[in-house]
Amino acid sequence: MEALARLHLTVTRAYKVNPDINFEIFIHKVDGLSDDHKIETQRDIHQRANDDLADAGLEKIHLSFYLTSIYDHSIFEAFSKVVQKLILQLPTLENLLNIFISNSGIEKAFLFDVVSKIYIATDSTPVDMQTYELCCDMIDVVIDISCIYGLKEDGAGTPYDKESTAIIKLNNTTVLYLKEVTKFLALVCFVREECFERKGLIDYNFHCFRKAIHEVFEVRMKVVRSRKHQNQMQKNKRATPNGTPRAPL
Ligand SMILES: Nc1nc2c(ncn2[C@@H]2O[C@H](COP(=O)(O)OP(=O)(O)OP(=O)(O)O)[C@@H](O)[C@H]2O)c(=O)[nH]1
Repeated sequence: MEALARLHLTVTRAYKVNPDINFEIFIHKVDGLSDDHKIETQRDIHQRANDDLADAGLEKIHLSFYLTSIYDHSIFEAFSKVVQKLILQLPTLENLLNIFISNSGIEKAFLFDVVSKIYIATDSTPVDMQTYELCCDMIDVVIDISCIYGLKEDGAGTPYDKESTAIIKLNNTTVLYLKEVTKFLALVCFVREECFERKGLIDYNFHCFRKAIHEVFEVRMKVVRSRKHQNQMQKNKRATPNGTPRAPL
């Protein structure tokens, strides 16, 4: 009850400061509960939190809930969903992943931030936790092997670069395929063994996909640069002819 009261106080105060704020609530340590109990607990907390907001006349506030535990990857999955809400290009990325997998005979594909292991986008088929965990494990293996055997003797180089790629065949006729997309992003796919025989097609489609992803982020960088340029122009306008600002900027 104390936690609910604190949540209510935090939400109402934050809403007063910024009515556009997103509320993402993590319910931790759920590993002690059975699956049914987890859902029931989440529903109960959600209901009570919403009732408290309704009593305060703030029913328009939307709360999102996530169940987490340190004993699995739920916290990373939850953070992935939170981060995805902040990515304006998400529909474009999803669309590109859908086109890529449907033309390459791929079961599932994730676009990962390699350092945090948060997936910033996936195709529109449902995500299951085991698949996500396997992808995280694969990234760990690739980076660990690269750190141990991939760097130069003096430690120069990076464990993840343009050449980074890995294929892991599982004992259930599935192949995990990892490829570098950008300095920070990797594509991890699940492919059936028989479809992986057409690796040439997958690689060609990946080449087109990678190019498209670069274009998406290039447009964003252009927008950021032009905003910076506009801000600079405005600052310059406020300066005197010899360039000394009239007032502290
Ligand atoms: N079963 C379980 N135990 C956890 C989990 N996360 C943390 N713990 C354990 O809970 C104990 C206290 O950790 P936390 O609650 O994270 O620590 P804290 O943030 O300082 O605690 P408070 O601020 O008092 O809530 C430690 O022994 C952790 O190992 C979890 O997801 N599941």
